[in-house]
Amino acid sequence: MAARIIDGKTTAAGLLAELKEKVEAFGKTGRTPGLAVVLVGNDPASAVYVRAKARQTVEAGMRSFEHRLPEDVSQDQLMRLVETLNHDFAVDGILVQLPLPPHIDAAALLSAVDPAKDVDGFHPINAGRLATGDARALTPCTPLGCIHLLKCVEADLTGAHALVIGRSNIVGKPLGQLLLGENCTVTIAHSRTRDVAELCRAADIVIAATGQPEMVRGDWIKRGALVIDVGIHRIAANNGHRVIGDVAFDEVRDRAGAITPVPGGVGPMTIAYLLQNTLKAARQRSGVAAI
Ligand SMILES: Nc1nc(=O)c2c([nH]1)NC[C@@H]1CN(c3ccc(C(=O)N[C@@H](CCC(=O)O)C(=O)O)cc3)C=[N+]21
Ligand SMILES: [Mg+2]
Repeated sequence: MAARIIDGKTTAAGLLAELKEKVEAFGKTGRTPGLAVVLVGNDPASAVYVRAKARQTVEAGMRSFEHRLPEDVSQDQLMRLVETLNHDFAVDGILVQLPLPPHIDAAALLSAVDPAKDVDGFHPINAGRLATGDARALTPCTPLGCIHLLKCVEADLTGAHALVIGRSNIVGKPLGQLLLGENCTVTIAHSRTRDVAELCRAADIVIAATGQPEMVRGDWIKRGALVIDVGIHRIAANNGHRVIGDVAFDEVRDRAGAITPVPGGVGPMTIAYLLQNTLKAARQRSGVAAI
């Protein structure tokens, strides 16, 4: 039996429609949530994501502020921009697009973002709130999207053995926290893990955030397992390019119970949760409870 394909694109569109109504209701407070995106340099992939974010922000009824800076911008200039956005009343969410050029101290910059406006959830305060189960946490968007897609297939993840492959601060670590919150037994594997294939064969849930194209193979997967593919790689293909993930999709779909495609899986969910986090930040800043 071939796996169910989990449709992230349609799920994200549904979330966006719901969000639009919530933003309208929030409008009764006299405010419109605003998201500021800071983009450094001219990486074409980053420009594509930033454009998609800006378009959907406006579609959801929120305000979008874009700040584009040259590749050679200084740390000081970026710190000053973040400080300005921290103090701008109309800005509820601040996203500094990663990766940043090597001369920029990304950790220092992310720590300069007001935690109340940190819609990526990358600030140490938000990482700490997530780790300690504080509901005020602004939580990283890709992990939130992964959990949502898993729960579309299995409403209750209690007791499942989840293997996260990847230990980044952006995906692997926060995902581990969220899975614990769903009562999963969590294993986090990484590039120095001895036998990741063997761990994978024991897992009910596999989330691949390895950065390695098609690393997760069909014979790593327990029959019926849920597989979430966080990777996005552009591979040259006859006269153009093709987008693939961290999972060898055609192999894995023959064994998995359900699998996310790339594109059309986790990517659109990341944007949906970014906008969701922007509304959450706006509500918290205004002292308005969820409506
Ligand atoms: N501070 C920060 N926060 C981020 O959340 C962040 C970031 N920096 N830097 C770059 C990555 C990447 N990212 C994506 C978002 C949406 C899609 C997306 O919607 N992808 C579509 C299209 C894929 C394609 O064709 O490229 C899909 O998967 O179907 C992809 C990637 C957010 N990121
Ligand atoms: Mg995707």
